[in-house]
Amino acid sequence: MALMRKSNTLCSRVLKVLQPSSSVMSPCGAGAAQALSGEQQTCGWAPARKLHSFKRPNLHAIRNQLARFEGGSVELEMNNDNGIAILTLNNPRRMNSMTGKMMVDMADKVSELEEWHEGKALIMRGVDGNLCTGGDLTFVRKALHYGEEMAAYQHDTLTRLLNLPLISVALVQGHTLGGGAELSTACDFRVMSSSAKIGFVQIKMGLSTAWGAATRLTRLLGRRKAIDLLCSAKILLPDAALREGLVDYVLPKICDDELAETTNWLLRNLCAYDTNITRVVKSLVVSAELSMDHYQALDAERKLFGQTWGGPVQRKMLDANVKHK
Ligand SMILES: C[C@@H](C(=O)O)C(=O)SCCNC(=O)CCNC(=O)[C@H](O)C(C)(C)COP(=O)(O)OP(=O)(O)OC[C@H]1O[C@@H](n2cnc3c(N)ncnc32)[C@H](O)[C@@H]1OP(=O)(O)O
Repeated sequence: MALMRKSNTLCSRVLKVLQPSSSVMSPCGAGAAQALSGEQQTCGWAPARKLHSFKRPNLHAIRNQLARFEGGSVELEMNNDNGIAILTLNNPRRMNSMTGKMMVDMADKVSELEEWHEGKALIMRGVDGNLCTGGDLTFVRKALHYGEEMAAYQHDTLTRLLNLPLISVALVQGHTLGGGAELSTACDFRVMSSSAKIGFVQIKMGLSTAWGAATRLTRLLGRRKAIDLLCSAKILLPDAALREGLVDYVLPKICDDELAETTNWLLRNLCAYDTNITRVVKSLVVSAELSMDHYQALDAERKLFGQTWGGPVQRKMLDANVKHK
């Protein structure tokens, strides 16, 4: 019975993706809307059953503190025509390193994306040729007493970002270091400029990962490679990053507009089909990863499949006698 109840909750979360009026899934519904209400959070950054051993962070209070550390911004453009949103880190004088205010901005933009039902994909990038060089060291120096709180806030935002029903891509340009490399792991894919460098340099700064990358990297690459990248602090050039499986596509050396090329890569490879089904499939993968239970994931998969089977898109494709050449 208990298993069935759990499984139903999971399914209903994923099923929400299909309902335009609902907010999209987040591991335990900890959106910024709730954060703003000041409610104590059961947030997305730890499996619910383990939360008992943690003090739940008050994201609303943390938000108010972080907002005081000004500088830079995070901007969002949503294009309903091609279904691709662009999330831009903007602190160019400091290579788009993140201030507290930018963390709050990013949380708000992720909330907007959770309510965007026309979207298929998201590109995260930085202005002026760098993705991000981690925490803004001016902010870091003033917030040395506030590490765990900042981490909780970023964990919530980046988990919500990773679990959006949008296919997400980080455009790794210029210097993508420390927290910048961490941000890139909160996306499904990484596209890298041929002149970029990426490295988890935290250990060199006397830190472990602040923004959740140890967890995400281990899932992405496995234990051995995660330990290697995090403990060596090596900075990878594109060929090595591709070989390690950290990035998925290296942009051509001669490329006038890397954002446009990344958009084309997405449209060509991952966004060619129906928006709603693309969102469902992305959410299924999230539910499979989160559930940790094979049977729950299959249950969710079966229920959602039941909604696409016999639907208008399948019927249209059957009528068109599509051949997959
Ligand atoms: C949160 C935590 C975590 O994830 O756990 C972390 O992120 S730990 C990792 C935190 N990040 C870092 O330690 C990166 C420190 N920065 C660097 O290593 C370097 O700046 C490079 C990123 C390699 C770029 O060197 P390059 O010689 O090309 O340029 P540069 O050093 O003159 O940088 C240009 C301007 O950007 C600023 N700048 C660059 N990264 C910054 C950062 N993270 N915080 C504050 N300012 C930063 C520089 O101080 C400089 O400002 P001025 O022209 O005004 O001097």
